[in-house]
Amino acid sequence: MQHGKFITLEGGEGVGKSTNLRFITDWMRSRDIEFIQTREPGGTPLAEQLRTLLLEKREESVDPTAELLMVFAARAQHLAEVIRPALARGAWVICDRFTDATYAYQGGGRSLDLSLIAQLEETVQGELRPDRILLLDLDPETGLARAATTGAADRFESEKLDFFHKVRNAYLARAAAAPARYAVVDAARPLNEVQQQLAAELESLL
Ligand SMILES: Nc1ncnc2c1ncn2[C@@H]1O[C@H](COP(=O)(O)OP(=O)(O)O)[C@@H](O)[C@H]1O
Ligand SMILES: Cc1cn([C@H]2C[C@H](O)[C@@H](COP(=O)(O)OP(=O)(O)O)O2)c(=O)[nH]c1=O
Repeated sequence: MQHGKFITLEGGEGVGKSTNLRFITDWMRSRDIEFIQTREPGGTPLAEQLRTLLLEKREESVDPTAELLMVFAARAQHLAEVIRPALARGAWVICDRFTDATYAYQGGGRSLDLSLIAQLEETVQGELRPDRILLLDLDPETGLARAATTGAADRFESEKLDFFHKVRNAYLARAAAAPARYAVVDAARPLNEVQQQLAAELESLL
C-alpha cells in the first residue's frame, strides 16, 4: 500500500509556523488530499500532558537529558497512536515540529551529544523519517520580536538569545548535511513570497 507523505514544519520561535500551517492545510484541502495536522511535543492526550510538563516554567532547573527523554517519550506515543496509523492508511501528515527540533533545541540549544539523539531517533522511529522538512529560517532577534506579540513566554521562549542562535545554527547544519530532504525558506521575506515557495515545495511532493 502507498504511504501518505510525512511533512514537518520547523524553525525557531516566531518564524511564522502557525501562520504558514494554515496556508499548508488550505493547500492540502484545495488538492483534496486526505491529511492530518498534528504537533510535537504532543498530538495525543498523554503526549500533550508531557508537552505541558516540558513547556511550563518551574523553579527546579530541568536536566537536559530528562528533557530529551521526555521529548522522545511523547514522540513514541505520538508515532504509535497517530502518525504511523495515518501514514499507513495513505493520509498525509503535517506535523508542527518533529525530531529536527530535538537536534536543534536539545542538541544545539542544550549542547547534548548528537549521537545520543541519533540513538534515540533510531530506537523510537526505526526507519521512519519525514519525506520533506520545511525549515522556516529567521534570525532570532526578529523571530523573538514577532513571537513577543503572541502571548506569555514559555520555558523555551524564556531562554537567552545565545540559545536561539545555537538552535538556528543546528537547524541550518542539518539542512546543509542533507539538502534533498529539506526546504530552507527565508522567513524574513514577505509572507506572500514565503508561501509561494512553500506551495512550490508541496507541489513537488505530488
Ligand atoms: N513573513 C512574515 N513577515 C512578517 N510577519 C510575519 C511573517 N510571518 C509571520 N509573521 C507574523 O509574525 C507573528 C508570529 O507568527 P506566527 O505564525 O504566530 O509564528 P510562530 O507560530 O512561528 O510563533 C505573527 O504576528 C505573524 O503575523
Ligand atoms: C518537538 C520539540 C519541541 N521543542 C520545543 C521548541 C518549542 O520552544 C517548544 C514548543 O514548540 P511550539 O509548538 O513551536 O510552541 P509555540 O507555538 O509556543 O512556539 O518545544 C523542543 O525543545 N524539542 C523538541 O523535540
